[in-house]
Amino acid sequence: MVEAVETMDGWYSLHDFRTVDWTSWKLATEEERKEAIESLQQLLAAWEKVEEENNGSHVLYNIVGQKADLMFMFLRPTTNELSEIETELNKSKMGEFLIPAHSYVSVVELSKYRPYKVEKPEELPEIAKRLKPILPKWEHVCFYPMDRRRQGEENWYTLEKDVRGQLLYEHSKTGRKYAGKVSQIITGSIGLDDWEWGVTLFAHDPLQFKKIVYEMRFDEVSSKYGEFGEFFVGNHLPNDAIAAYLNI
Ligand code: VOV
Repeated sequence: MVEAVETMDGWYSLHDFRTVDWTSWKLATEEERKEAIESLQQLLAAWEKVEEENNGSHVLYNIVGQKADLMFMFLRPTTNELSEIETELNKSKMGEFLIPAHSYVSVVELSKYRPYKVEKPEELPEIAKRLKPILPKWEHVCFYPMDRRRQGEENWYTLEKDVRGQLLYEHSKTGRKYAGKVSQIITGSIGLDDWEWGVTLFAHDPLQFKKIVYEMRFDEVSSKYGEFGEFFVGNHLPNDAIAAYLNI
């Protein structure tokens, strides 16, 4: 019988995409705009405290193209905390100028395809750190959801576990060539959102997204068994650049 692989699951993840309501923003008074920027800075300061205490992590990117203007990615131990963050942002003064564009709910995931010598590998410090990661603040981000195909002969879910493990091992060899250039967080979303996995990549040079995704298209695990959703690409928006970004 084909066996599911056991997964190790870490922090829950929310990718929260917003579009700035530029018309309302331009019509607002300078006072209102100042208040809105301050409200966002206050939220960011509170989220930073959470990150410093290792209770979660977040990043903010400016999306290129018209799919959205901003992408927040939040990691928290519970979905309740993610929902609270979302509501907090909506209730803030800045929230009055942010239109929800898209969102994605998932959980940081590592699988146990390779055998571990210990019974609870999730408790090993190096694994725990990957399940509850502090998100890199690299210059660029790329997010997209994906599925494993289940169509005719190309059905990931009818492959034996060791075959899937071998294909993912081949995949990891391609991935490792990009060490230092691309950092990945894989989040599982079966039962949580519309696709099966979320892929969040960080890079110093956005061209590396094209290079890795293209090269991986030739790995069997992607060429035969990968289905992909919408891509979002963004540039890092550090706190001290927010006011300039919103300045009109
Ligand atoms: C940036 C480099 C990189 C590296 C080193 C890497 C390594 C690894 C390893 C070792 C493993 C398996 C064990 C685990 O950790 O779960 C995975 C797993 C996974 N990957 Fe990966 N991946 C990378 C990068 C990387 C990319 C760019 C993509 C998108 C694929 C593409 O075609 O667009 C991806 C996808 C995935 C997925 C969806 C899974 C889960 C699949 C499942 O069926 O369970 N991944 N990945």
